[in-house]
Amino acid sequence: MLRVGTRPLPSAAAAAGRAAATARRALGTSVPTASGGNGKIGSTTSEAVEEDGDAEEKRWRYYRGVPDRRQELPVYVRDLGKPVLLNPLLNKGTAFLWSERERFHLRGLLPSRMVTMEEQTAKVLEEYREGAWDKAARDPNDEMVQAGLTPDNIRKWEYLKGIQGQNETLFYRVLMDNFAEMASVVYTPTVGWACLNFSRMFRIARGMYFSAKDRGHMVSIAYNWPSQKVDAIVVTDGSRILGLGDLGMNGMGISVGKLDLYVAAAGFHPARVLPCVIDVGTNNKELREDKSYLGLNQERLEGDEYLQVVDEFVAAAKARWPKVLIQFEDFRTEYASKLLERYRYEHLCFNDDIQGTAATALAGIYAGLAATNRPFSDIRHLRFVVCGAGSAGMGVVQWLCKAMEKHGADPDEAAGKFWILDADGLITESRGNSVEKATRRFARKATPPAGEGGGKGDEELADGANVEQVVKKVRPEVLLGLSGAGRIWSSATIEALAEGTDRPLIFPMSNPSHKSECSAEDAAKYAKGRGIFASGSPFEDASYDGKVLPSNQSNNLYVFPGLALGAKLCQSKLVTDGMIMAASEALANANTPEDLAEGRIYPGLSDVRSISVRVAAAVMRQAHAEGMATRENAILAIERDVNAFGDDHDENESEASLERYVMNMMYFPVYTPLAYVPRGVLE
Ligand SMILES: NC(=O)C1=CN([C@@H]2O[C@H](COP(=O)(O)OP(=O)(O)OC[C@H]3O[C@@H](n4cnc5c(N)ncnc54)[C@H](O)[C@@H]3O)[C@@H](O)[C@H]2O)C=CC1
Ligand SMILES: CC(=O)C(=O)O
Ligand SMILES: [Mg+2]
Repeated sequence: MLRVGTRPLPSAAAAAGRAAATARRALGTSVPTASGGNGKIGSTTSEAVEEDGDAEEKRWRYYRGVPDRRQELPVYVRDLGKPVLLNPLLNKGTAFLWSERERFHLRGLLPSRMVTMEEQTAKVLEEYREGAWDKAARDPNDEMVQAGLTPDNIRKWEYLKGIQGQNETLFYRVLMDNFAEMASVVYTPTVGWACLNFSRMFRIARGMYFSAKDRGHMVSIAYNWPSQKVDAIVVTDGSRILGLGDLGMNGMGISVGKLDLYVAAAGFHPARVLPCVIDVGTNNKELREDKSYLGLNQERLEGDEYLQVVDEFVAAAKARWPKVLIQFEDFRTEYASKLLERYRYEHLCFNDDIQGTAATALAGIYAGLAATNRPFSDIRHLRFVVCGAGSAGMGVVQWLCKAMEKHGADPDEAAGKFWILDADGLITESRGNSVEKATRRFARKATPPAGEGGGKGDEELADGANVEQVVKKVRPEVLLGLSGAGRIWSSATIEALAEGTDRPLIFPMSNPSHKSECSAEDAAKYAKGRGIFASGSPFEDASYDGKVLPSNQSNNLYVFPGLALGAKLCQSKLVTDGMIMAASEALANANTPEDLAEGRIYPGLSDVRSISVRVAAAVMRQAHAEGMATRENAILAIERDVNAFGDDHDENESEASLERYVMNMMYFPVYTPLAYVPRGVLE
């Protein structure tokens, strides 16, 4: 509630008029800086202000441009936390002083950098006059524009986000009902754009911002979040956002985007999901030098110091919401697996890029086999060339191996089916310990370099051979891209692939669109219409010889919403490999024979919730089978389902089915009646 101060309103109004006049006079003139010297208004750095309470006090006056103490009457505020930010008359956004953030329980609700009103004004004017943040979208030479991102996508993104800021029920209803159309706007590729420009277009704070400056305070900061019930958190440290690299605090955009899908695609309640970013600095120098960047202006913390910050974040989240599920998103490879191993046996969590992507890729390969009338067990006979040995690439490779082993391959036989390339080309044993331990298992035998492509004999490829050389030599059935390197598959590479096999599986999975290893059109053209194509970001269907060739989307969006929902509904203790395998298989089985015959290996997104329902139900059954499920109602539903239907879960519309239970538990965006409850009642 807003209370105007003790003075009678007329004199306050007069004071405001004087203040404005003073501010106008002061603009552009030299005034003493906080440190006592002379400088322009707003020249005081945020850091100095945070360190020095006296400087803060002075600057408070300068940036209002009001040297007269009479103008400093406070506005009396009865609210704390989020309601303060949501009140347009009170909100100062990122200009809230550090001490105000403390007093009003705002820590964690805003990015860590504090800016002056003059800086805010300058940003507003820049956007107003030049539309700086979408200027590149009008630049025909921009990579993202060339890959299909248009000012129209951005307009749509802004429009939808505007609705989300005002009316979440409406936003999620529209998104849910039009998911196939809008996924590319709230999610990849447009969300990549939104992350690149996150600070520049920052308006209304969503989610929580934990920074290295919050060390020692994270638990109390977690209590600044207004909701006592949070079912799921998506957290990033912004270190590898899609294929766009280190975007620091701007990575918050991906946590928001992923959780939009939790609600629209899996029926999580919007009030019970929490996007988070852990800001430990950024190694992106360009970003640090960008005056609009709102994250910590320092290099990333590393090693133990970094791990301690993440530990503290996880501990804080668990302290406030003990049963919360945490999805780790877009952590760079160096720490992604390390963090997963650190937490996965203690907390309900998963890493989307490693586990969600792996489950999605395996489902696509299984469905690709089904599309060519082969059983899933044939996976053990396929050969894979994989570009990208990061957390996503290696997560997929290890998962495919696991599936091969499940179908009878021994571990060495399975590992022998992979040729993995990183930025330096084919990985062979000659790399020694310079590659990660998990990757070494897949290193090919080392041969001395000899001419194009390497030496002789069975292992004819030299270390560093390029993808074209490897494909020509290996003749794989599957080409996977998780490199984030853009169009690295040449026409010759795709032609060679298609010469070696009837229906090559072509999976350029890197995001966003301009980072895809090839386009749908090129895949269709150079594989002469015989390939099955699945990319990380959406492409229009292609055509060859008058025939439509479906562009599938192989993106973890098919798995993470349902996996999280299943784990959460049965309140699983952990997310196990078995549960992720169940998600893969449920997704692979979600295609109709007609779709498969046309080369559609992932189900259409128009009814995305039905996909999440299947995935969630499969995850719950598996969680129960492993003794992981703990929520009694869910366990009863699982047992009722198993007793009624055994292993036959297909097309199960019965009231007794687990799918029906899952569906009934989902949030559905409709307007519900509101009841006024006076303070003190029901508290
Ligand atoms: N479709 C999906 O659902 C998902 C896609 N991804 C995408 O996967 C990509 C990689 O993610 P991370 O593994 O986390 O990144 P990362 O940066 O850790 O790994 C990239 C890997 O690609 C290698 N690489 C770079 N240039 C290459 C080239 N020209 N040829 C072969 N390899 C090359 C690097 O050496 C490194 O091993 C990103 O673009 C990301 O958007 C990630 C998760 C899910
Ligand atoms: C899709 C996704 O999670 C990624 O590209 O990182
Ligand atoms: Mg990701």
